[in-house]
Amino acid sequence: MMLGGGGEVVRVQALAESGVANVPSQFIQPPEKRPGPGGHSHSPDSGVPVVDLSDWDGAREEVGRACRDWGGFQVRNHGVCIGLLEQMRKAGLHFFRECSMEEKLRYSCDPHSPASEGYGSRMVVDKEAVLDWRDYLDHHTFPISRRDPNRWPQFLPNYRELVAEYSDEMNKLALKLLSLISESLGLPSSCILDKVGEEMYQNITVSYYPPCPTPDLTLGLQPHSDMGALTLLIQDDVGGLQLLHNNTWVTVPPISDAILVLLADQTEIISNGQYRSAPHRALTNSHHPRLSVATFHDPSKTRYISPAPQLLSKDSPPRYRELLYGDYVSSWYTKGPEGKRNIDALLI
Ligand SMILES: O=C(O)CCC(=O)C(=O)O
Ligand SMILES: [Fe+2]
Repeated sequence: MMLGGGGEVVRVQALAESGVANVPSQFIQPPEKRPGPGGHSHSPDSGVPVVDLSDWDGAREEVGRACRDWGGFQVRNHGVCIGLLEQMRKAGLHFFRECSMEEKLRYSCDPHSPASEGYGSRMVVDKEAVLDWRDYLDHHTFPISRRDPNRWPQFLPNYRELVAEYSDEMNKLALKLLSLISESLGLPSSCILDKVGEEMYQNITVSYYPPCPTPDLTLGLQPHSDMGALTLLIQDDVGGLQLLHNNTWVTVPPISDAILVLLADQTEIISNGQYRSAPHRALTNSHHPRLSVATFHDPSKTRYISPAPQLLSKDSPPRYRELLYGDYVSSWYTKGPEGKRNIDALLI
């Protein structure tokens, strides 16, 4: 089956539920990107660092190591109520599983405007593009002036309050983590935030990956690193998110009370490359739908980002050119995340 090009939106869940045995060709990855058989196994000793935040001093060193080696780590005892994580996962699942298509479409994002808020699926912009096996529901949550709860579904009586509370809690945790990451670089705790700007932008994306009949040939989400400063992600117990570590894709083991922290590109730049943003991708599987909730923390588009001056010296010159964050976002949407590291274009 071939889908047409030119602005068509394919709802992956509807496609999956129609019972297709072979997925449309646009979802088939080129051979070098296919996960292949056996790409799905994961064990609790995957090596992805887990940091206990109840011991702040001990955490600093572990965080430094994790940021250098992995660009990401899971945190426990992070101060966010576990019940809130559970409620957010349940609500996300409810939207995709219990709401009719008609209801979901009431909250559709504008397919012609990148990063518009709402219910979306990757658009077929040209016939060559490979599509992700994923639908999503995106919310704009910070600064507060961007919150427009009228665009947040009302399928559960408390959904809007839930999103607002989840957003506030993730914002608080992101601020704490940016301090800890600054300290782990030997910098004053406010250093990264000073660069990113007090007025961080936050978006929450609930991703739904329906079962896929050809998980060896398809990806839920293609390899990319996130473009902003810091991502906080929770997932259900299905598993499928992978981090690239020493050229090997490693599955992040689902831990129900943990939050995964992913360094994004701007933090790599601010650290002058001492820390790396984490390349990641999402697999599909043929049996279980999977849900994740990613909360992105980004600089304002008017912000200039460059390596922290405290990390520069004669022996350690800047490795990245200064950039206007808004320009970086535009180039990300034009070129797409397709496997290459957009950040490499800024290397000196
Ligand atoms: O679903 C996941 O686990 C990953 C989501 C993600 O990487 C993203 O939305 O940028
Ligand atoms: Fe991501």
